[in-house]
Amino acid sequence: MTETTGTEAGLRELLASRIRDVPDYPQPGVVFKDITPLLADPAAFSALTDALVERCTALGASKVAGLEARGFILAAPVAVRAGVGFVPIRKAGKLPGEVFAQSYELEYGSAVMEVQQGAFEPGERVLLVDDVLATGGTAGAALELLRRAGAVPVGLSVLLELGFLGGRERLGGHLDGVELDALLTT
Ligand SMILES: O=P(O)(O)OC[C@H]1O[C@H](OP(=O)(O)OP(=O)(O)O)[C@H](O)[C@@H]1O
Ligand SMILES: Nc1ncnc2[nH]cnc12
Repeated sequence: MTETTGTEAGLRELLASRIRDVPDYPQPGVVFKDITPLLADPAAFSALTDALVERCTALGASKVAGLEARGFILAAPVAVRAGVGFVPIRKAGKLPGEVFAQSYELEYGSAVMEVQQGAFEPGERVLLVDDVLATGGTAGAALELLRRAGAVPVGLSVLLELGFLGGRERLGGHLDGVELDALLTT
């Protein structure tokens, strides 16, 4: 860790400084949290990855699942550094072979996500990683998808929780046995 990220507060300050607010994107009334400045800063991206690897190891997860698309970017390096496998949860129609599918609602629309059948050993402990927890629709659907695929989701780690949207509360029972951890909360 660098001097700036040596403390939890330092890490949070660094990460928060690399997230840009974009008003009225992708539609009026939404303040979009743009993580591209963070991704472009190797020190910040690396510090974020280290923090998520710590969670993965502490939870004893043997797979990291990432949500398309921004979740992929954060989750893949965590899996590599933690020495565990990565499993993509993709938007509909992108994965070959048999899949489990789940529809879900977003802050700005609705969609279907899929995971490949056979991606997990039965009972395998999984850490789910995403960039933003907003309404919780995406994460809730992904947790159910992991369970349907035979995995045991033990952690949900996000970079940023939009607390005012109530996603944590709405996740409710989806979080049974799952430790939800947000590095930043607005
Ligand atoms: O808590 P929720 O209200 O469900 O919203 C959070 C989700 O929304 C964003 O993904 P988006 O579907 O915009 O896709 P992207 O990563 O492909 O940009 C974000 O990356 C989360 O996955
Ligand atoms: N406001 C927001 N900014 C970035 N990603 C999001 N996903 C859902 N809501 C979002």
